[in-house]
Amino acid sequence: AVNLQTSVAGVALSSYLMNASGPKCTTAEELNIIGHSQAAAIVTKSCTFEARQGNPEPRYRDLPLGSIQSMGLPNLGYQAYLDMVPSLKAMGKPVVISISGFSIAENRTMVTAFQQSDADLLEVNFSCPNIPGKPQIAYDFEQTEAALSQLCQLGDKPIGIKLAPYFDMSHFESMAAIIKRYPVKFITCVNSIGNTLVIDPETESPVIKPKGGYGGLCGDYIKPIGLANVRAFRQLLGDDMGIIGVGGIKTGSDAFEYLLAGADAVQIATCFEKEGPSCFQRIEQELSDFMAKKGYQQLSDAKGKLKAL
Ligand SMILES: O=C1NC(=O)NC(C(=O)O)N1
Repeated sequence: AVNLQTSVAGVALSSYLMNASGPKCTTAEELNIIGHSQAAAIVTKSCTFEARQGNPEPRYRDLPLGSIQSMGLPNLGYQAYLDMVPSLKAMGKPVVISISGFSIAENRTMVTAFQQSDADLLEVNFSCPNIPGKPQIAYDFEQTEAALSQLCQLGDKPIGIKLAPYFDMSHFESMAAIIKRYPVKFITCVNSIGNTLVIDPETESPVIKPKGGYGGLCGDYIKPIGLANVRAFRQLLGDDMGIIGVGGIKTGSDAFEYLLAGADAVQIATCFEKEGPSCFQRIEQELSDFMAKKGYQQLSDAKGKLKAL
């Protein structure tokens, strides 16, 4: 079999796949299921300073090729996840805490708290598109810079940022230049494509309620965007930056495409939401078979090796 072991920001992972912050990772029960699955790490739902109910329903809709959702960061509040860390760690795999404060001060408080916990990686979410009135930090370069200047030196646990998808080469370059100025140890590309609109022509209305129907687009639709973002940031940030790919992975060959683009590891969201925890073992097996057929023995044989046409 192919060796799928990898690491992100110096944290060893038994395999290339983990869950993405978002679906089915809010409660202790859900995180327990992930901990006992084949997923290589446990990634928590982005936590906020206070517990949140999230946006009004309907706020999630399955689509033929993915989903649209505007959950609005429903979560138990950061303290609940801080309290959970020991029991999550007891399941024997790295714990990745996703943090989504509504201000630099909130992020600073939460990052500081988790720096003193037994968590392994801190993934600061700069890209939730679903909080009414809150623009995505990742699309505001000055805000991103201000946040990184406050959040990267609060302890020795690796800090990473969850980025929105970018669609312009100049934005890749601007973000890479900012990231290089701070000790960001990994980036996770990409969050959903924000503020998309799915209309039901029968009801003549949007399919989700929050923000007049505007929500994050997920799944197959966004794989080409996730691949482009992973590839661009790998080329701009070099081999030492941890890069986690996410967006539309549901088969071993999807995961392999992210490897070619340069991902050190990948996260699964929509496929996990639809299929459940068996997806991790299935996709891992498919990736191993796919790579073995090509004669590869380990991830580094193909990582970042997308060929020019
Ligand atoms: O960062 C997020 N991205 C999304 O697409 N949705 C969730 C959410 O709305 O909670 N958060």
